[in-house]
Amino acid sequence: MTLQLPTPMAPLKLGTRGSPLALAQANETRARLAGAFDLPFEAFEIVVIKTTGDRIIDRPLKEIGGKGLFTREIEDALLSGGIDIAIHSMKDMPTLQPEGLLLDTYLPREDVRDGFVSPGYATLADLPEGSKVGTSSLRRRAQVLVAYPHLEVVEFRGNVQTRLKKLEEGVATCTFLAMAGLNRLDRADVAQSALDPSVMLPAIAQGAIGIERRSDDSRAAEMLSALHHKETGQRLAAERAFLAALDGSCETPIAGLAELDGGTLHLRGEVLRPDGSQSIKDARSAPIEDRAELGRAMAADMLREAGPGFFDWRE
Ligand SMILES: NCc1[nH]cc(CCC(=O)O)c1CC(=O)O
Repeated sequence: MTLQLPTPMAPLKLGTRGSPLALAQANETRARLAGAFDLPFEAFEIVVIKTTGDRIIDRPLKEIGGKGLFTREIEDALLSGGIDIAIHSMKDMPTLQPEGLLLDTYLPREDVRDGFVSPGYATLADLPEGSKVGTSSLRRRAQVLVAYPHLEVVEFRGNVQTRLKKLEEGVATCTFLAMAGLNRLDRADVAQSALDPSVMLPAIAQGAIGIERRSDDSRAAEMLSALHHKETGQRLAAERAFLAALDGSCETPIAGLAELDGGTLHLRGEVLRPDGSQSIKDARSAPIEDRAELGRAMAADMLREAGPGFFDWRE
């Protein structure tokens, strides 16, 4: 069977959020697809979809709900045929997809590290007592408080431009932004430094773009298989198995990173209490074939170590 390629008259529709970072990711996907199939850019249409998370910008994310916040409307458009594929930051994706959708295509992973952004200070360790750290990420908040209990964390949302403005206005002394996002926006210059994962273990799947499709769409399956980056998929399989086994909602600070060394996968993980009162870490390795089991087993042991009550907290 020959592949019915999209044309400018009947383009493949790529669904995405409208933030500058989301658009950069969609443009990268379009360029890769056009390159792989020797098609003009016009054979791909980028369709911007507003999500609940984009609409509600004045309240902390944890008040308005879980991880589906930035993805539900996009997945609905995919299921109803309004778009053909959806481009996502994998770190924002729940571990389970709705019936009828598959999320199994990954572009080569960007820098996994968090960037430290501060107009006045070179490192986190330089911040004076009581300095305000701006972040809306529970993981970053907890990691900062574990290492630097003398700092204060304040809620900080918005895109890169908004956050830089808030720093200038003194709402906070520093913030963190994923290096992947900064690189994709060509704004790596705003970070004073990139934090080594041993200092701040990144979010599960940080730096990875995933492409979702309808499970019965054989054309999308065939086109996306030309883009898939196998090593990124293997690393994310371990990380997301770890996350799924921890039952990570966005209310639980979880970090994790898998790295490949030949045929061996090294996985690190961390779970924290949101107030920074406790952190549990683990690290282990296994042959690539056992990637999902590696993630599950590490999660099971860490859950045991955490004990009942570790994840029960309310502010
Ligand atoms: N939760 C927001 C989000 N989702 C993905 C990225 C960055 C890009 C990536 O990690 O792939 C960001 C912003 C940030 O954490 O700075």
